[in-house]
Amino acid sequence: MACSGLLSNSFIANKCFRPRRHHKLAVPYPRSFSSSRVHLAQNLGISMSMEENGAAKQGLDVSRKKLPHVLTVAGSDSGAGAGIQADLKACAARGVYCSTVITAVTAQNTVGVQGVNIVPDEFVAQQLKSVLSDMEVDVVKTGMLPSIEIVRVLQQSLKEFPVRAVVVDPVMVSTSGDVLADPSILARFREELLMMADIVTPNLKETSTLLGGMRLETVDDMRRAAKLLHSMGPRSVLVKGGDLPESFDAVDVFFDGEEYHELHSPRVKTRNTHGTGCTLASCIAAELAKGSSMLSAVKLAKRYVETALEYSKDIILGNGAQGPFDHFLRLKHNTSTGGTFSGNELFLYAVTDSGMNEKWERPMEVAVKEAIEGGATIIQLREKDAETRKFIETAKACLKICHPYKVPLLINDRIDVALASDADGVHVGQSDMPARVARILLGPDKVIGVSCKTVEQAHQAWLDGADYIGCGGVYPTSTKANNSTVGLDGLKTVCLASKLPVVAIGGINASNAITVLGIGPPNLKGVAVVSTVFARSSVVGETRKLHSMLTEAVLKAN
Ligand SMILES: Cc1ncc(COP(=O)(O)OP(=O)(O)O)c(N)n1
Ligand SMILES: Cc1ncsc1CCOP(=O)(O)O
Ligand SMILES: [Mg+2]
Repeated sequence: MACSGLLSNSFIANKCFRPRRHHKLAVPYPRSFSSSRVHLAQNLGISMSMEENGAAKQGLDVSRKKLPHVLTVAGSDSGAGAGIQADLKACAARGVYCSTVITAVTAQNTVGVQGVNIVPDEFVAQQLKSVLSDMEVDVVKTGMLPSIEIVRVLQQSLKEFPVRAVVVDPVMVSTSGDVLADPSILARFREELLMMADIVTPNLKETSTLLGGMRLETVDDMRRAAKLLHSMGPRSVLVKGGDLPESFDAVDVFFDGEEYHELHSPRVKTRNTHGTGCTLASCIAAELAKGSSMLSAVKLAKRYVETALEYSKDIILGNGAQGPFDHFLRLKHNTSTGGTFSGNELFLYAVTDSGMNEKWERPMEVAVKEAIEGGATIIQLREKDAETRKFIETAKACLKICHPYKVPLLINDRIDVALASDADGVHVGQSDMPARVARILLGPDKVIGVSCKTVEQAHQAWLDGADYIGCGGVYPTSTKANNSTVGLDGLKTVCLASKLPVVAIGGINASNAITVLGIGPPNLKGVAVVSTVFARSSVVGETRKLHSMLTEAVLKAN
């Protein structure tokens, strides 16, 4: 038998802001230029300069899209877990433009702060002017302000170039315990910076320092502290209670001068908390820049930080006590393909069927494990009648089985289940979620397979960003009702026209699998089977039989 193409491949593998009390009200657009077009533009998040507003009055189409914009005034962290670097990542993750004014350069890592080099205040002023005079900043977020002169320079700049809101993260003590701001700044913080803050976000140590050493041991202490801080000028206060001893969940206290809100979140057990303060404040700034009210911005920011911590809890970076986390929520994703699907994984594709497993009283996890031990190189959970919650649980359990073997696990039809279980990908048919939409929802690293019977469908799958094609039914099958067959010719036609790897499906068993693979096109990478392995008593036995036949044929062909 001529087993060319596939067989020669090496694939065998197992609010709006209220006017500020203490400084000039900054409105985003000059009131005198209001017109219906301007209002429309504002509603659409489109900003117009004064000249453009004038032009808009004359009916000229000169609108520009404006990105929400946060300017961070903070220190650089060479380890990139906190400071300017964390602010940039946080704003990027929240879809907001972030410009930077660097106040100090620190030599820093997961162990601590080894050195601080303060940027001359004239140069901080120059950076501020460069950005604020030109780039339509919505919100300023402050971090490390290491000298009184720099605080003064910032105040001057904000008087000259008012912005919509100021978020003050009073960085005095870094999470590793190193003092980052001179104690003499304290008075200035109290007198000046807090006055112009729309929100100040101190942790317990910073709250205590700002309040002259006040002891903070309970949530009631935090409420009292929030009120005291509020009396110093900021419109809102968020006292962060992450370090509060003996609390099961993390409690932050928000006070806007009228109401208190206790914001609870689960404690994430992780060493990777370096930069959480900077990130939270930047996220609040980002959400304000997008138009959120203060309380919503705080809630959204908290949820984002919790999620990022949860995603990053197992990252190992650096030898110190506190590591950074991944702002883009990616590192948790543990795709067995590592985002590099080659197609060789399709060699022996086992597609589950709950009816068949129930008949043999076989839990899905057992069926999946047996298929892998028999040599299946990829698994698809095809559960047409499963309840959503049960499906997610089963998928998670099966992923735990698949990943040690580096076998990808895909979900049939259900993008929601794939997302909720963090499965390796999905398989969709012509009447399911379009592959293009699945790709947007799942992101670039997940595997997407599409069922195709025609050249046109195969071309569309490629355009839509699919990773492989499932072509069939090759032979008649009772597993899928009303499924027309394409035969070996149809399979070959799709393979030859397709740029994607293909797996054949439909009525494939031990007696015809070699014939199917033998048709030649190099992108025909394997066979997908349901009943051949799952309709029998021994899944491991049937899979092994098929795997050795296919392997033998490949070896013979080479
Ligand atoms: C590998 C593989 N190929 C084709 C299919 C069929 O998908 P679809 O056409 O969406 O039909 P259902 O499986 O959803 O009934 C598949 N599942 N796997
Ligand atoms: C899901 C599917 N898509 C095309 S044919 C088919 C069923 C294949 O099942 P079997 O391997 O038992 O013929
Ligand atoms: Mg389908």
